[in-house]
Amino acid sequence: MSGAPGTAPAPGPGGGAAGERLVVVHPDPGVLAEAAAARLLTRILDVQSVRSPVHVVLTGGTVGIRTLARAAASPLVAAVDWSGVHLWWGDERFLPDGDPDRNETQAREALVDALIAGHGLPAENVHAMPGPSSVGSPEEGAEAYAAELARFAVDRGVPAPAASEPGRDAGAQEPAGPAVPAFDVLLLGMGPDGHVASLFPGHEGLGATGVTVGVHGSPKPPPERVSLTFDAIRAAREVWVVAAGAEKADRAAAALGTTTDGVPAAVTDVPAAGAVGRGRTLWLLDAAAASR
Ligand SMILES: O=C(O)[C@H](O)[C@@H](O)[C@H](O)[C@H](O)COP(=O)(O)O
Repeated sequence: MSGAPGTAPAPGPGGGAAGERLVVVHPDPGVLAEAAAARLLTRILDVQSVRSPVHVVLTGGTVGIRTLARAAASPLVAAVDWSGVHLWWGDERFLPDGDPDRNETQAREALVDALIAGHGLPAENVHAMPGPSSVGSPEEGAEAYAAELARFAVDRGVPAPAASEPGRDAGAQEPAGPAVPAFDVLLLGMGPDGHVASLFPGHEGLGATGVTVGVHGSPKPPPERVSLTFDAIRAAREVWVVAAGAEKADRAAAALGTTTDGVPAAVTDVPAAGAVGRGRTLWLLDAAAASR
């Protein structure tokens, strides 16, 4: 898997087709973060040439935060019209506002505060997941975040026929897509166990319905978290998984590979296998994470 980028059809939800999957390998974590930052800023610029606003989902974790720090140092940061960008999170550790272990706090320090102070990012475009400073439980946090996401949901799939249409029961509901914005880029780190966001292998959050879930008993501290669900993640136009280090190699290979029967890895075992974008899924790895 190391060397030149490779493409493969991405396994879609339930085995159906999704956008292409591209694997890019960089020599080390520093280059990976630098390149992911350049890619992120370029993607925002590209999207801004065709539509506005742009919705970006940030991730916690070492590589994710390092990527944001590299973005802050890039000259391209000044080229983006940040007034037309909304920032979201894929997951959050259920800790008080300002706690240094919150993904939000780390992202603000690495990039977001500088964008607000010096590059015109409106503070109200930063959609942090609620914690114990404002809600009583991860479930309440998840519910509040789902409501915030719904305010910006524009792509609900096929519009429902009028209630007066022949053969249609008045008041009947048409199935709609997940009530989330059409995320232009959704960044995810991956844990050594294959988790993405706060969706852990074998954990109950994996099967959650709706767009957000309150998580208890997370194997990665802290135990309480709020996370997007797979339905919300898979609504993204592009999903980018960023991972570095030899300890990620086994799960990266499992998520990207198939069994001897050609069946994609089970999401319950390797949640990262279920992180698929509608248009494209990009795996950005360093050589160590790609070594298997
Ligand atoms: O809150 C978190 O911890 C995350 O958002 C989590 O999903 C993280 O991205 C991965 O665990 C990878 O983290 P590392 O890059 O530090 O291994």
